[in-house]
Amino acid sequence: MRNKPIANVNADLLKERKNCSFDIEELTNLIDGGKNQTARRREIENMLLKNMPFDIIPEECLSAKEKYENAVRKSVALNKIGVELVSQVTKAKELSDLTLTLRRVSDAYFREVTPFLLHLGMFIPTILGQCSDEQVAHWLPLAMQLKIIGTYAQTELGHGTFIRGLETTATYDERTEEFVLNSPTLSSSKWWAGGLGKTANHCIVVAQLYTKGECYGTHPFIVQIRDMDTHMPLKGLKVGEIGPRLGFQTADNGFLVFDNFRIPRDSLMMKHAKVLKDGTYVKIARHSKLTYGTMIFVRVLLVSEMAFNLSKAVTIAVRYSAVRRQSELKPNEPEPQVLDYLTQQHKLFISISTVYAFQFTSNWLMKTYHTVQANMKHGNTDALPELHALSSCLKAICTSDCSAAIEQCRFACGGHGYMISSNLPSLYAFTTATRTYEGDYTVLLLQTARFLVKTWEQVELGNAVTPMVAYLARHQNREAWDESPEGIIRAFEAIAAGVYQTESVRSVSFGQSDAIKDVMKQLSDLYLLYWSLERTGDLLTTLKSTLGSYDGRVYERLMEEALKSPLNQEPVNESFHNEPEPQVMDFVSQQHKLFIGIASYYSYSMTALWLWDILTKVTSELGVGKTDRLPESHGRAVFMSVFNSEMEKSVSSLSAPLQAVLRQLVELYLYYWTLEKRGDLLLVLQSTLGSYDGRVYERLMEEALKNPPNKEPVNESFHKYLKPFIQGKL
Ligand SMILES: CCCCC/C=C\C/C=C\C/C=C\C/C=C\C/C=C\CCCCC(=O)SCCNC(=O)CCNC(=O)[C@H](O)C(C)(C)COP(=O)(O)OP(=O)(O)OC[C@H]1O[C@@H](n2cnc3c(N)ncnc32)[C@H](O)[C@@H]1OP(=O)(O)O
Ligand SMILES: Cc1cc2nc3c(=O)[nH]c(=O)nc-3n(C[C@H](O)[C@H](O)[C@H](O)COP(=O)(O)OP(=O)(O)OC[C@H]3O[C@@H](n4cnc5c(N)ncnc54)[C@H](O)[C@@H]3O)c2cc1C
Repeated sequence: MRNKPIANVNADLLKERKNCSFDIEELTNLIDGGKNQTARRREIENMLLKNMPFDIIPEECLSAKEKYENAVRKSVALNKIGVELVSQVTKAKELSDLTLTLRRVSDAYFREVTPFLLHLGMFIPTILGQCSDEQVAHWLPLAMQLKIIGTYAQTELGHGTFIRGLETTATYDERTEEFVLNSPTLSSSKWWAGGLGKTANHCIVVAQLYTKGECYGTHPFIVQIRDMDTHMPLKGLKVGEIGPRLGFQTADNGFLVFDNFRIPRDSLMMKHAKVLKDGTYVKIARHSKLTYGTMIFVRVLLVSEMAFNLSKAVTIAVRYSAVRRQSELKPNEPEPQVLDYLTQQHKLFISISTVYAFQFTSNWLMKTYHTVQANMKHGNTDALPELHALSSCLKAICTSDCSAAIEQCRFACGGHGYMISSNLPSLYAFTTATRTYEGDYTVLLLQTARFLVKTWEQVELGNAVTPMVAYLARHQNREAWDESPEGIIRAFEAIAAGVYQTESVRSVSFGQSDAIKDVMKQLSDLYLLYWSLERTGDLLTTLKSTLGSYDGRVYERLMEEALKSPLNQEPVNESFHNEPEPQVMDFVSQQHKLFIGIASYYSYSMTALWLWDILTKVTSELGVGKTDRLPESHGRAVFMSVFNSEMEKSVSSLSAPLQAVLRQLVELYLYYWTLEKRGDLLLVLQSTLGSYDGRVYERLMEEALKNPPNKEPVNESFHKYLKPFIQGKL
C-alpha cells in the first residue's frame, strides 16, 4: 500500500509532482529492490513511527551531555525493536534487508550518530570475519542480542593510516595462558573508537602480537573493558571520551590506555591465526591482509551510505528550491521558484544523478564483495587484491564527492541551509568524516594506484589481467591515460563510470516502464557528461614535452627538468645513512594540501588591504544595487593580480631570504589557482594540532581529559537505560 497523501502540501510542490513524467511508486520499488521490499520497509517504518520516542526538545538545543543521554535513550528503544525483529528472520537475505531498512529508518530519530553505530557497523562484522567458528558461536548471539556492547579500537593517537606502525602490545604469557596488553607510549593510546567513551563494555583491540619473544604483527583481540554490573572501567585501563568534534557528537568516540591488562588466550580472534597454549604461533590465513577484512567490508558499505546521505540532502534542497521564490525576472510577474534558475539546476541535478551512480555502483560492489568472500571460504584469495583496490578507490571517490555535493545542496538553500534544523550541516558533518575514517582519501587512492601499476606491469609483460582492468591492455596509447598515479586513477574513474552505466542499464532493462528508463538514462548521461566536462583538462592531451616545446629550447628544458627532480635537492640522499620513518609532511600529496593554505593566507591579507583602500571609492562610483556578484574567474583574477603586485611592493624592504619565500608563495598561489578551483584557509589556529611547540598528542589527551563526560566514571544513562536493557528489564 502506498503512503497516504498528506494534506496542506505547498502548491508549488504539488505542481512539480504533477509534472513528473513517470510513476513515482515504480521508481520507489526500483530503489528498494522490489515491491515486496517497499511494502516491508513501510511496515517497519509505520511500526517505528508508533513505538519510537521522538525528541521533545530539538537535539541541537541540548548540552553535550544531554545530547549523549538522549541518544542512548532513543538507541535503546530502537535496539529493543531491532532485536525483536531480527529474532523473527531466518534467512540471510531477509536479515540483510532488515538491517538496511533499520539503518535507514533510524535516521529519522537521530540528527547525530547513535552510540551503537560501531557495535552494528564494525564490532559484529569483525566477530563474523575474524573469529574461529567456536568463537563466533560464543560471541555472535551475545552481540546480536545486545547483551554486550562493543566497538572497534584500532587507531591510536600516533597512527591511524599505517596499521603496521601501531604500538599497543599484546604479549603472550604462557605461564598463565594470558595475553598482557600494554600501551607503552602516549602515542600508543587507542583513540577515536565510537561508543568507547561511555557506552561500550567490550572492545576489539588491534595490537602487535608477541609470543616467545617474537613479534608477529597486528592482530585483533576481543576485550571486556567495563564491569557488566557497575559499568566501571576494569582495573588496568584508562578509558574516556576524546572531546568535541565536527560531527559524530553523540557517538562518544573514546580513548583507551592499557597498563599490564591481562586477557585470556582465547581473546585473540582466531580465524586467521592462533597462539597455542604453549605459545606457539600458528598462521591459518592464506593471505597476509585478511585481518584487514572488516575495513574492506565497511568501505563497501560506505558507498551505499553515501548514496543514502546524498539522497537525503538533495531531496531537501530540491523540495526547498520548488518552494522558495526569489528575485524579479519580469516586472509585475510573480517571483520565480529558484528551481527554475538554470544555475540552481546546475547545483542540484548533478547530485541527483550522483545518488544513482553511487547506488547502482554500490549494489554491484556489494555483489562483488560477496562473490569474493564466497571464493575465499573455499581458500581462493586471488580476487582479494582487486577487491581491495576497487573498494579503496570507490570509497575514496564517493565519500569525497558526496560531502562536496552536500555542500552544494546547502549552498542551494541559501541562508536557511545554514540552519541546523535544515539538517544539511549535520549531513555534511557526518559525510565529511567518511572521507577520513576507514582509510584516508589520498591513502586509499594510492593503494589503488599501487594495484594498477602492478597490473600495468603485467600488461607490459603480455600477461592476462582481470576484466575490470583489461582496458589497460586496450589502451596501448599511454598518453591517453598517462602513467602517473593520478592519470591511472582517472582511468579507473572512467571504469567506475562504466560500471554505473552498465549497471543502471541492466537494472532498468526488465519490468520498468519507458518513462523510468528515459529518466535513468538521462541521469546516467548527466553523470558521465558532468565528469567529462569537469575533467576536460585531464582528458585533453597536451604535449607536456621537453623535446617538443614551441621555442625549441630542448637542452635547457631537459636540464631544468632534471634539476627539479627531488633526488637532486640534496647532495647525499638520507637513505645512504638510514631509512627514517617519514613525517606525513614529507608526502608531496600532504604538502599539496597545506602549502596552498599558507599562500592563500598571504593573498587574502594583501587583497584585503587593497580592497579596504578602494572600498569607499568603488561603492560610491557603482552605487548600491549595481554590485552584482562577479563571476568566480574574475574574482580569482583579482586575487591573483592584487596579490602579485601588492606583495611585490611590500617585500622590497625585506631581507633576501624572506623575499624569496614570499615570492615563492605568490608563485604557488598563482600556479595552484590555474590548476584548482578552491582552497582552504585557516585564519585563527586555536588548534591542538597546529600548536607552535608541536605537542600534538599531549594536547589532544589534555583536552580530552578536560571533557565534561570524563568527570564522571559512569554516565547516569547506564543505570537508567543501558543496564535495564542489557538485563532485559526494559
Ligand atoms: C540503533 C540502531 C540503528 C540500527 C542501525 C542498523 C544497522 C547499522 C549497520 C551498519 C551501519 C552502516 C554503515 C556504517 C558502518 C560503519 C561505519 C561507521 C563508523 C565507522 C567509524 C570509523 C571506523 C574506523 O575508521 S576503523 C579504522 C580504519 N582504519 C583504516 O582504514 C586504516 C587505513 N590503512 C590501511 O588500510 C592500511 O594500513 C594500508 C594503507 C592499506 C597500508 O597497509 P600496509 O599493511 O602497510 O600495506 P602496504 O601498503 O605495505 O601493502 C602491502 C600489500 O597489502 C595489500 N593490502 C593492503 N590492504 C589490504 C586489504 N585490506 N586487503 C587486501 N590487500 C591489502 C596492498 O595492496 C599491498 O599489496 P601488494 O604488495 O602491492 O601486492
Ligand atoms: C569521525 C571519526 C570516527 C572514527 N572512528 C574510528 C573507530 O571507531 N575506530 C578506529 O580505530 N578509528 C576510528 N577513526 C580513525 C580513522 O580511521 C583515522 O583517522 C583514519 O584512518 C586516518 O588516519 P590518521 O588519522 O592516522 O590520518 P593520517 O594518516 O595521520 O593522515 C594525515 C595526512 O597524512 C596523509 N598521509 C598519511 N600517510 C600517507 C601516505 N602513505 N602517503 C601520502 N599521504 C599520507 C593523509 O593523506 C592525510 O592528509 C575515526 C576517525 C574519525 C574522524
